[in-house]
Amino acid sequence: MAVLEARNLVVDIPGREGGHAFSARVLPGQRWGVLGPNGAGKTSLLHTLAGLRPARSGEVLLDGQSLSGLTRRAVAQKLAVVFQERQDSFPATVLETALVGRHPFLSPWQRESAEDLRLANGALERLSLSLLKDRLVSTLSGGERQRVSIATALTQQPAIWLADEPTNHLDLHHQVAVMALLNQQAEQGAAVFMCLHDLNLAARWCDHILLLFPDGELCFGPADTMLVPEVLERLYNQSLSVTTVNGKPVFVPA
Ligand SMILES: Nc1ncnc2c1ncn2[C@@H]1O[C@H](COP(=O)(O)OP(=O)(O)OP(=O)(O)O)[C@@H](O)[C@H]1O
Repeated sequence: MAVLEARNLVVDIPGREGGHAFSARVLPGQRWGVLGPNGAGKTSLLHTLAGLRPARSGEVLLDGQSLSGLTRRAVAQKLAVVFQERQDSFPATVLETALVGRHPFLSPWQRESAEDLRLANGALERLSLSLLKDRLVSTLSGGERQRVSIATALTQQPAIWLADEPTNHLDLHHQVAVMALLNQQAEQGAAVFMCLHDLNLAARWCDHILLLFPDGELCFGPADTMLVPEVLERLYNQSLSVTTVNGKPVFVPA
């Protein structure tokens, strides 16, 4: 288990003056959803929390230690990032790609162990990718590639998941399967922080919501206090109709 903390964090968005500070702790078992329109800064926030881009001010702490003082390897032993789109720089099979999730735990010349292989194969199985494990990732469909990204993160066994639109490219069945997987990870003590565009997935699967407005304004709290139609209409500049299914709000563009 691990705790990720943003302390007076101002994300550096090029061309945007000033910035609103974000201070919060993402705790084991929590499932955060970040919502906001295109360009609001969701990916930039996620990458700043991962230590992949410098903050304008403030800091990010992983288990109480500033990310800036930790090696990437130490960070990756606790925290996995699922990127929105990933360009693969060299040809690799699905299994080889999933095994990259074990690299933070291996020394530079150390080969993957039988246990590493077991974890990678288990992750591929969990994402229904076993039949594709010898295929080059470059030959996969968009949704299959997305599942490989998630399988790679799962192979990493992170205490903290930072996922940028994890359901990107996925059909309905796989969207639910991935959200159920992240939910299960949280139940087992991981902290999950994800950017989403689907309000209904957020309403069903997140317990904390962070709303990011185009000017950088932000607010966050328990999901039921954030998923308020009037606020979401202002967030997206879009009228919404709301109904309730199985006790959860369902939002439809009006
Ligand atoms: N390296 C960069 N150079 C210039 N502008 C950038 C850079 N990175 C991000 N931006 C700008 O910062 C803003 C926030 O981008 P970001 O990708 O974080 O938004 P987002 O909320 O994730 O959007 P989307 O919903 O479209 O994925 C955008 O206007 C983007 O064009």
